[in-house]
Amino acid sequence: MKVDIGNALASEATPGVPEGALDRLDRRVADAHDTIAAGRAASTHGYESLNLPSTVDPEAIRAAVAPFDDCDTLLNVGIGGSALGAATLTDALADDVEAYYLDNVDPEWIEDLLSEIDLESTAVNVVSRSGTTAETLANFLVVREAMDDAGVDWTERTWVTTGEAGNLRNLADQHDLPALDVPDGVPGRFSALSTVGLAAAAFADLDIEAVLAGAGEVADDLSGSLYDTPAYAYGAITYALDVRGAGVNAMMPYAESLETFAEWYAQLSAESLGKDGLGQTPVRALGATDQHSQLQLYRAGPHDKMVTLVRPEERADRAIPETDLEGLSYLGGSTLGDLLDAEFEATEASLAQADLPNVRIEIDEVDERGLGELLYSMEAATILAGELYDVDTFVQPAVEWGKKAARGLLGGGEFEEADAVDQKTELVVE
Ligand SMILES: O=P(O)(O)OC[C@H]1O[C@H](O)[C@H](O)[C@@H](O)[C@@H]1O
Repeated sequence: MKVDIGNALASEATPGVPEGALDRLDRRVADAHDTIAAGRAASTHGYESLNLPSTVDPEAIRAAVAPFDDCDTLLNVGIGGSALGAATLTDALADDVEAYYLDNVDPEWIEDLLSEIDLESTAVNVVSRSGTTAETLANFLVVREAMDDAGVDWTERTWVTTGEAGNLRNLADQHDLPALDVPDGVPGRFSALSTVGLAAAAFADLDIEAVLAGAGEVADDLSGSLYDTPAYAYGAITYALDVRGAGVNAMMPYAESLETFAEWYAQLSAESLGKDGLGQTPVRALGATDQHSQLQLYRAGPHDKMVTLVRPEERADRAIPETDLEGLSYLGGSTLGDLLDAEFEATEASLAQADLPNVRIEIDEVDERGLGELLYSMEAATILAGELYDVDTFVQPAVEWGKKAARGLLGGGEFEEADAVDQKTELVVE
């Protein structure tokens, strides 16, 4: 993976990072790298995520999904980190199976989905690190009932992916369901390269060893300088731009297959770094589509943002047919890939010309190796940024607050957070 931060320098952009400041920041990167390396060596919570390429057992994952190889549809029942990593992989690469991610409890959507798919040929992966997430457990109860109603034995069609203890673990034990362990020390949003992300990928026949190999190459190359480590260059530049006023980071892959990646990155960044009044606001965008909607704001709006442009260097292509239509002949003879690349470079130049900081990330290809490399790099970048901000990257107390409030409202226990709902100030206009 290559990261080009040239358009984020103060000579090119406002806000931008002076080269001298980057050199000084590099000394902090060296210290942060030492902290990260020590955390990995001691398998400390969170840092352990960066050890996954060598600790995860792909064989065990394959064995767990093997009983479901007569199914062509997957319902992944999980939310947040228990959905987005797997969805990034299967949305990008799965050809032969349909994978649906039940990561919301919108009843109309769930109802429609369950009535549309053939439950006879569907496997269900219930994923929850904690085993207590209300949305996931509620959705699973609904899926289970739908399977019963369709005359399908759900115990034959379900595996769970969860921590050592909790409701979901009990359920697996009670019904003798295959169960994959969520590894210790790996927070949900850092679990894409564990059983949590890879089981769906294995079900979809993706080469999970190649995903891990791509990630492992980055892991082996992490060094104490941002100038040698693309992942750290990205983490450091997002931090350095943020503290200079680029509080928004628009993640804009130029590949339809990477649309979910931007969603995954949004959780990774927001939950990891959004604390103590700090953190960038991640925005999800897609090239070239959003050139025709959001780009106006990026280029001509306030200089409170950076744009991250991501693309594969190689992709399958399709020729644009020749045409004698007046004004369109310039398109004939080139390809959709050429057009997309031209749009990528034009957007990059247009942002640079307007002094809006932007960063280019390139992977070789959107394949298993490339995705392993990209996901791991973004995790390392985020952990590095957490060190630079000096926040606790691996907790999410603000999210937990809302979870408790919702549970309290549903009668799931006494939570003082639920009382805040009654204290809402109203100023209703009808
Ligand atoms: O895997 P689970 O325990 O069900 O958690 C699912 C999600 O729940 C919360 O919203 C956390 O903030 C997320 O980080 C987590 O990914």
